[in-house]
Amino acid sequence: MKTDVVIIGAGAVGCAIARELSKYRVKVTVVDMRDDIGGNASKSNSAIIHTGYDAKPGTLESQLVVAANPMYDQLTKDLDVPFKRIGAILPAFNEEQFAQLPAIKEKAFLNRVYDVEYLSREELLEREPELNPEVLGGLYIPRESIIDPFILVQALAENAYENGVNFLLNTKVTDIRVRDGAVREVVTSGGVIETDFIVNAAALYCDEIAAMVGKADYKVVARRGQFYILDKNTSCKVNHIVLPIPTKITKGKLMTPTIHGNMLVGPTAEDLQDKLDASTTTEGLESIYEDVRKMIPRVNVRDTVTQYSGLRPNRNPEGLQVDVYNDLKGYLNLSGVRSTGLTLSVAMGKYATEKLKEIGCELRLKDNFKKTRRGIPRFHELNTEQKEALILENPLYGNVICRCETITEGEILDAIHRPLGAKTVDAVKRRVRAGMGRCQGGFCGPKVIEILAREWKIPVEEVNKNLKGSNMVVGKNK
Ligand SMILES: O=P(O)(O)OC[C@H](O)CO
Repeated sequence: MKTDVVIIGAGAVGCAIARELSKYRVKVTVVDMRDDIGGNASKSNSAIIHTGYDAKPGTLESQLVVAANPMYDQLTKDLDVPFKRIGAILPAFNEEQFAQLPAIKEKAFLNRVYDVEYLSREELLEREPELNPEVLGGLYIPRESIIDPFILVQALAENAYENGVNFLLNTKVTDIRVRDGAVREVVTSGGVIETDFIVNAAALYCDEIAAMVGKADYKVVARRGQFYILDKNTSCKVNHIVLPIPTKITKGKLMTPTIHGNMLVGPTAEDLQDKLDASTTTEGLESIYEDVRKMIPRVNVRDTVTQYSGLRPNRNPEGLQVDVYNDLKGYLNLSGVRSTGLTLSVAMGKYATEKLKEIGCELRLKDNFKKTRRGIPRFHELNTEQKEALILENPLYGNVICRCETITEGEILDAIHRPLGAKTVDAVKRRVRAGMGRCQGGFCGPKVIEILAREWKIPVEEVNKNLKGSNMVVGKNK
């Protein structure tokens, strides 16, 4: 197979670069070892679109996060991605914390985040009645926002696909062949791809890809972040992203509404050697509760519907870098894309495209780029008239499969059959939220398995939860 550009990694960053390149007359192939787009760090994060208020001023990370944030207003409309600008508050509960607020505001200013404001104790309590009443005052960061991270990645990928990008999932890169100082071939578990350009957007694994071309002068350590998701009906809710005072290492353990109305609490920041250890631990979860209840005393983790953990790729030495090399033609290396990766992905799409042009990739704009994408109708968000019309058009929208989230068979079939459609139970969940509710798939799980088996024409025993070998049905017991 021959292509012009291979992007390694179908996370938010890889998909955003693919979408940007799909505006040009160039053949692009995205390769990922997972079974689904956004199957790793992009699916297990805090689902926040940051402003960059706490970035290190003057860095590429600061530049890209600050540039990306305003792009989301139009982009989420064009691609039908749930997004809300709810703002963040950063309260101080003692004199020591209070004394740090001016420096945080100054840092935000240096990052060109000019709209951070001071809020008095009264203003904070009015905005967030659940705040610890010992609060002394704090900051308001109006453009911190929440998003559906799964749909963002799907939307970028689907739109790239519609504009001609080729996706190879379940495909592991095993080697890169270099000849005469230029990249020539990507060797994968699915065959060899001839290419002129390679973008390494492999996140947690970008150091391993870089080692294949002899450019691994850094290491990636998995920084685990554990989270609780609380029930939509939990009695203690917040209206903003409630942030602690950030440290040099982390923005800290926060509490925020999700775009779908749950409460999200976390994350921890634990550096691990194992890039696969996305487990949750009693210790980690307890530390979240201990820290967050100092800000929100009534936070009720007994209302947890699920816990999860994500692994952010933490570069050592640290810092986001985009590297090109005089002695290696055609190779663009992205490293240090950490927890701000979801936010900055769309700005990275543009930045990486410019870098590709600089290293000789000829990019001529297409005249038929389609910039919008039709999302899956969210049945439960429609009014009665719209619901009736949809059911009339397709009666499967009248068959509710997931009762907790009111997700219909029509939506599940759309998730399965659209481009880059769902092949596993978790992939259905990430597209339409079947199984995301209070019962966590206890009711709809078997039905989703049956639908997947029926639509993909495979036995139910072959339907996986996520990765190969994670089948949930092993056979009949009678
Ligand atoms: O600990 P940080 O700074 O990587 O931030 C994690 C937060 O969840 C940010 O999305």
